[in-house]
Amino acid sequence: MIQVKNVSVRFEAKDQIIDAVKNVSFEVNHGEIFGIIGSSGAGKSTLVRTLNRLADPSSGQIIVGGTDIQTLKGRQLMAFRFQVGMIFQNFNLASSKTVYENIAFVLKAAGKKGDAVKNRVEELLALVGLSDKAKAYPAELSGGQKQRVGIARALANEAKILLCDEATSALDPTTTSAILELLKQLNQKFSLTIVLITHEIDVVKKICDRVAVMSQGEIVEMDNTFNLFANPKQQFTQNFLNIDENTHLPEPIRQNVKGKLVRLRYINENTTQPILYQSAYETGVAFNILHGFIEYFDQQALGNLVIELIGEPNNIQQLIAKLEHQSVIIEEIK
Ligand SMILES: Nc1ncnc2c1ncn2[C@@H]1O[C@H](COP(=O)(O)OP(=O)(O)OP(=O)(O)O)[C@@H](O)[C@H]1O
Repeated sequence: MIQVKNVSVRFEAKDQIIDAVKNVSFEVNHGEIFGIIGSSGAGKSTLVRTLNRLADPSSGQIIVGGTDIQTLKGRQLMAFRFQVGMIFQNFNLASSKTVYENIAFVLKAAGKKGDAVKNRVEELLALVGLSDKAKAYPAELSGGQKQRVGIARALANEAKILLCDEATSALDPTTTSAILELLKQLNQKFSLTIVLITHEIDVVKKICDRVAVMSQGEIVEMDNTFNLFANPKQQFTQNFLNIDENTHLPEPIRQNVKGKLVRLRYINENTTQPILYQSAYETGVAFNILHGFIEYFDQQALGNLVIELIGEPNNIQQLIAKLEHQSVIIEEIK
């Protein structure tokens, strides 16, 4: 659906050159929810803005639905922009227009008139759960409701792709979940392709199929969401995703640990089997669970445990070997 090939974006301002995006390549499949995550200034917004020609690459190529989008001009470019909707952190609604008018505006811009506009606005409002807010002004809406209007407006002209620029960053956790749920529904119902940029780890965990991690203009790692969290390869990703933060032990507890302290990361079938108990039993090692949880990504499970192992060093080594044999990732905590 989207092919980004060796794209760079350079800003030249006065005596300063900023390479906001550096030689980035990736593909987004039809119907996929693709996340781009990274800290502030990583180049996410700049990159995503090149996908609908809000920004032009300094070099490289972007192909959407088989068309090199740099070649588009005039009417073709306008038609392309209707195909690629975008939503923003600050919603970008016209404050002097009602909800109805905000959505009708983009339909009229695409040449729709009369009942076609009315019917489509009503359809879109029902789709985003705002049928009762047609006459309200943006100032009368909650953040979540404003973003629903943003989504309706972005999809108004039958967009095939939705770009989300920090679309939930201004919302509280409950509203964020509701908006993500809506995006997932739209993705499934219309095979809508979604490219989502965010600095929020929970957002990618909740809805992205695949994720690219961006740092200083470059994609440092890209994988499906489960693999990225289960086994991040790059140090930057490990630090950014803060993988171990959730199983961080308070210092006094840690100091009281007499045995060997290890962190286990295990996936899927291992989360439903008593593999730790079994291996400990077979090797005569006792274990003491100090921290742990299992996270679910769609159908896949990722377990995290911090345990103290108590026993003879040889037996502990045997236990570790047994667990590793069953694909458990084990890391000693010093
Ligand atoms: N129009 C511009 N002119 C000059 N520099 C720019 C411009 N737009 C962005 N930049 C610079 O490019 C770099 C990447 O910015 P960008 O907004 O793409 O990052 P980001 O990852 O989206 O961060 P944030 O989440 O804070 O928006 C930054 O150093 C920024 O200052």
